[in-house]
Amino acid sequence: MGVKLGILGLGTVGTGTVQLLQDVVGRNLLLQSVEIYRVGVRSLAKIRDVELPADVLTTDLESIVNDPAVDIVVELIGGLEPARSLILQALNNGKHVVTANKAAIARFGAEIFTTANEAGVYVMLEAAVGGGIPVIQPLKQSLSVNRIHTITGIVNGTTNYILTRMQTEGSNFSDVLADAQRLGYAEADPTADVDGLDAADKIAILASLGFDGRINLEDVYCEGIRQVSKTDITYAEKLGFVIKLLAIAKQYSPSSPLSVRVHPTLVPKAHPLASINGVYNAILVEGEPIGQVMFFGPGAGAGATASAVTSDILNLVAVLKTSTTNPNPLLTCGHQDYCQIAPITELVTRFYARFLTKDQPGVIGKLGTCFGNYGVSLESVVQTGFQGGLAEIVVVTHDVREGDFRQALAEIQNLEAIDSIPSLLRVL
Ligand SMILES: NC(=O)C1=CN([C@@H]2O[C@H](COP(=O)(O)OP(=O)(O)OC[C@H]3O[C@@H](n4cnc5c(N)ncnc54)[C@H](OP(=O)(O)O)[C@@H]3O)[C@@H](O)[C@H]2O)C=CC1
Ligand SMILES: N[C@@H](CC=O)C(=O)O
Ligand code: NA
Repeated sequence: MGVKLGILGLGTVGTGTVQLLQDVVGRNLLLQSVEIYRVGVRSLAKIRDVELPADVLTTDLESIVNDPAVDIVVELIGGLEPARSLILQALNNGKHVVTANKAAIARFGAEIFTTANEAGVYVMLEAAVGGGIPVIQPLKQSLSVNRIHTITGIVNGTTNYILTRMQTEGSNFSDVLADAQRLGYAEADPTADVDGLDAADKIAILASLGFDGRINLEDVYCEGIRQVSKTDITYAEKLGFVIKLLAIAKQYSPSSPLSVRVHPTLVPKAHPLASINGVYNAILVEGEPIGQVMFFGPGAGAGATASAVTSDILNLVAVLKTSTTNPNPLLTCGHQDYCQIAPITELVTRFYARFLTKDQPGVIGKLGTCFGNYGVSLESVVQTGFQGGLAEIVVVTHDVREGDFRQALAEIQNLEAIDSIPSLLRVL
């Protein structure tokens, strides 16, 4: 008996998924029993890159999630609504759901997974984090016997692509963003990528799986890459770092709250994440007893993401073909409690800061005194250039509590010799 798919969305990922499913020779044999039964889109007039019988396409997405013949709904429209309502309707109708929608899962995961568990169906989301990289199922299954203490990822392809080209070609931010949009990497509204919100959604999902609890998205500290300048990329390079947008979830000790955050970070060139370039993503998982495992691969794009979507479809086809009354706990998400998240002021990290100061004798000494007042010790202080008659001083600290560092900065900002502090970045 064939398994009937109702696919919602035929954009970058939807098209990639249909292409993969229309070309099954040499792939897992189970895919041969999958039928693309209905596909929901916004516009029937649009020219598509795939051929589908005319009666398969519809603009009535509700008719798909309510159609008793549909076994699996594949949600690839993105955004919050109507995606949330369509997913819930499909689940309430007893259909399994595959989604690539990290924005909806990070915000409505509790409601969506509770509905799925009550209906006895599954929500699969491998494409939602790391695009084509298998990371959701490994965290739920292969790594779940470990005590995870840190997940550090480059999880947004668009920003990694932009930062890489800014670093290697000295390219301009907006030109590179336009290329990322053209290549299908960026979200419909690319501010979600650029401002770190997409990465925040993804680390919330990974942290929930790695640390076995729900994550309140509002507790995730988030900074994007808009303030990363060519000047900082050049300084970072000279100091032995590259700048990456990192998403980090870390538990410093078994009983302490989690630190979950997204921010541009100076990564030492020798670190495994430093060499992840372009649209590639990587997720470094550290736990006990396994040690370090790194997942690497294409984090966005039609084919790569379609691979993840289709792997979820495949899992569900296997479930439908062997259906038992008891749900498989390695496929469900059953968390009930929320993880406790520490405020960013409690973070202990190294910092990079760039100051523009008046060219006066003793400025570095004054900076050092202010830092010393709050227990901030300095790893390096460099004064290399001048900008518009102002001296440029770059400081890298040793590990410091973020709250103490911010207090020192507030005092420094009031120094007569200080013009401005154009950059402040954390260092891995
Ligand atoms: N692009 C990527 O590399 C990746 C994307 N994702 C996620 O996958 C999902 C899809 O992304 P992507 O394919 O890039 O998005 P696109 O914008 O390329 O495609 C969206 C599709 O959904 C349809 N659609 C959107 N809203 C509606 C609506 N209200 N009613 C009917 N149809 C609608 C559009 O119809 P029409 O074609 O008629 O306009 C289009 O076919 C998102 O959740 C995204 O975050 C995840 C990993 C990687
Ligand atoms: N816009 C996202 C797409 C994949 O999730 C990205 O750039 O990573
Ligand atoms: Na993935």
